[in-house]
Amino acid sequence: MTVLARALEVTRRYGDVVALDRVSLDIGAGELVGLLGPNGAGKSTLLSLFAGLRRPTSGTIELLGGSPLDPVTRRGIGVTPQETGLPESLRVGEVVDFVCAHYPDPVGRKELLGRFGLDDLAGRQVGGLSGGQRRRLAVALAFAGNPRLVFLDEPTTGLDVEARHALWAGVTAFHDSGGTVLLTSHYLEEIEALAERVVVLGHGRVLADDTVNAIRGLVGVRRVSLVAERLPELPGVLGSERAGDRITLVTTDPDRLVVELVRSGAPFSGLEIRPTTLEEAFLTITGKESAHV
Ligand SMILES: Nc1ncnc2c1ncn2[C@@H]1O[C@H](COP(=O)(O)OP(=O)(O)OP(=O)(O)O)[C@@H](O)[C@H]1O
Repeated sequence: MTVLARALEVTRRYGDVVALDRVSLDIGAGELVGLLGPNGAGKSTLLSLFAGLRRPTSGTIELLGGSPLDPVTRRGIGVTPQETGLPESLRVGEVVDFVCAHYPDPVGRKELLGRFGLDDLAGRQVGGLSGGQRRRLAVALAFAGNPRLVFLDEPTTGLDVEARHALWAGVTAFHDSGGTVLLTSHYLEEIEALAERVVVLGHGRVLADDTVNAIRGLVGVRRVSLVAERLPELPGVLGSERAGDRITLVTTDPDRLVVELVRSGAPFSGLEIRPTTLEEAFLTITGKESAHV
């Protein structure tokens, strides 16, 4: 695997605050990686180091085989920070042209706006855009230079569902054509929808780095839900909830639970077994970490 971005034993301090604590991480060509973590975990700091906007206190950052501090190397990446200021008086199409002019092989205005569902806004002044429209434009601009690697810090914060999906479509199309993405998000739904690999950060350290499914599997509980009036005592039930006539049982061994349920002869219907969500896994991983500290 070609590594496009690498952090090696990277520590970053702000005065007494240790934002990143010996983080090592490789982003391979063609990956779409989600960076998850509670507020203050160090996600934005890590992205800013990869993008050459800050330097590590110790350790090394490599970007596209060079240094992120080299402007020529940085031309191969696209970045959308958490907040972006765009010139209010320019029209959307002009902003796109202006950004494209900085790159040797840019995506054309029409294509870029089309990819992110922004075609109708080309003639509008930036100052007149809604917050969500500005955000979509800021994210689209990260792709303007035909980058090999894109860093997106909370790309869809503040967007409604439709705008979020339009943006996901643009990111997915980039990834499908071989592009590499590292994105942070507070929406677990977004990470589940887009990313194949998830890196969980907590207190500046990598707590987990695996596929979405494996991270989910770290929490080995399943939810067995069914419609029944009453249930007998069943083995391995960690907890239960009732909503109307539907009962949800939380268990580590759903197979045994269902076998025992059928054996008991208790009438039931509408059996559903579902894995834990990424959200449940995430809370467990980061919860364990806070318990240590
Ligand atoms: N410029 C700064 N000066 C001082 N401390 C900072 C600075 N930037 C970040 N920090 C601190 O570093 C730690 C990591 O912050 P960072 O913004 O990287 O976290 P994050 O995971 O991106 O958080 P969020 O999800 O809230 O955006 C936090 O404790 C934060 O307060």
